[in-house]
Amino acid sequence: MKRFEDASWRESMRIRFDYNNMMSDMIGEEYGISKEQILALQPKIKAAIEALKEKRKAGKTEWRDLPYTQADVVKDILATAEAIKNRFESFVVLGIGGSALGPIAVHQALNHLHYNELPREKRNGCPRFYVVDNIDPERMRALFDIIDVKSTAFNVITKSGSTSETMAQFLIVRDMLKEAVGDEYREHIIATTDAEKGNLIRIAREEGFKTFYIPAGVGGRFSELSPVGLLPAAVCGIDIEELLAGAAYMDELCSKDDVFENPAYMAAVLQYIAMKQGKNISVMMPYADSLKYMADWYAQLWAESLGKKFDVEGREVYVGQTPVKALGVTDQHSQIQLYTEGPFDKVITFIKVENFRSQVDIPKGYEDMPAVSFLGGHTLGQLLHAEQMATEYALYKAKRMNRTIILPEVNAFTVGQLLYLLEVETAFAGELLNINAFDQPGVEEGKNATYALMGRPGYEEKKAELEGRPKKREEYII
Ligand SMILES: O=P(O)(O)OC[C@H]1O[C@](O)(CO)[C@@H](O)[C@@H]1O
Repeated sequence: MKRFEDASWRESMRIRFDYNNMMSDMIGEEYGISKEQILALQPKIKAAIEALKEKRKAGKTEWRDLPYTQADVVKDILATAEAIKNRFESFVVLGIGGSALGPIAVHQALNHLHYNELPREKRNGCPRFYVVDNIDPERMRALFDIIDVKSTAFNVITKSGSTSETMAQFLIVRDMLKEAVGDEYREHIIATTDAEKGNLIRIAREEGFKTFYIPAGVGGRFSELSPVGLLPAAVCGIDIEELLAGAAYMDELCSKDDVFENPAYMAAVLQYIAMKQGKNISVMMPYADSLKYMADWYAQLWAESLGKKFDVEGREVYVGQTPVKALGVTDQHSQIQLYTEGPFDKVITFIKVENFRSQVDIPKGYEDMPAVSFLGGHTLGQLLHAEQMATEYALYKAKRMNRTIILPEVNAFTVGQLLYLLEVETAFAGELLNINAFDQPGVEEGKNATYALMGRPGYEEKKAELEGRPKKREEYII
């Protein structure tokens, strides 16, 4: 029996959402949100709940059902991961955006913070793990300096099957592999992509790569709980069944229609009201190095989903909230000054971990110097908690909206909950804002311009358009 099958263990691992410091009875009428404001939104909330239910029923939000629909996929992933473990020294993800940020965040959360530096037996026999989420040539070359392609498996991940960055990475790797291992290169490449659309699936089928599919109703940034995230996680020894069980548990917690009992809905409603009050920035500040890259993953989720323009009776309206990544306590010493005394334009979301997996005692010393010796006898975890509480207090005192997501500890179950919570919050915020949270039209212009500049057939007109833009003036370059 797995531990997540035990109801009392699950309950003990429940993530909680503390929104005290968003509320006017805590930070003051002028600065916070009142219960009455939330109640006044009930018709809108009800409509948003119905809209999300409809979408789920119509299969448009398949990401919501990933915890339940992948029994066979999980089996396949576990078998594939085992084969990779037995054969390869390194495992490299090629991808960008939603095809990279989730695998990075989950790996950082659930594996040793210096995973790649550990000897293999301390990695439970798992391969070293890299994610190439950029196309910087120096970074690519640096990777090839430390891996041996002959003993490396590459997981090409692209939902659209056509992203230039990922396909360029793929072409480079395929060429190197062919050179190094000849026809066997096929056995080194696993493609994770849409089952029908895009170029990668065609290539994968023609060349006989092992493939995993991203369901149609799962967009890139909502895909971490699909094979996009599950295969890399399983290869690195993460319990993906527990991850999915955590997501299913959060789905249950987010199934209530009463916003006061539904953490994802409440989180979205508060952000919605905050946005209406000019809080255009959403800072995510985990107080745990293991969750540092959750803020990166969340940044894409929140920005691409909610940053939209639309038309209201011929007038353009712009919505969204700029996500900012921060890390406690590190950024207390770089950003907190701005958050406590700068403009009232932010909501700060702390992520607090109650129990750390490691404890480090601070030894006693310099008893004759009380300003130093007070630290001795505590643990680093206690210091971290005190600093989180102190920062929360400082923000509260400065009447700045802040909220805290509390994880009893960081494990696959709580990380599954966290991912799912933030996904539902984002989707619900999209409904409240009346926008499509699942597209990203604003990314297309840049993508098309890249195609044109790189000479992709069919983009000749775009190229002419680009060439027709005003020439840059030397006088403005100094
Ligand atoms: O998985 P794909 O299709 O390669 O897309 C990568 C990323 O590019 C975007 O389409 C645009 O940035 C993201 O939404 C997506 O996660």
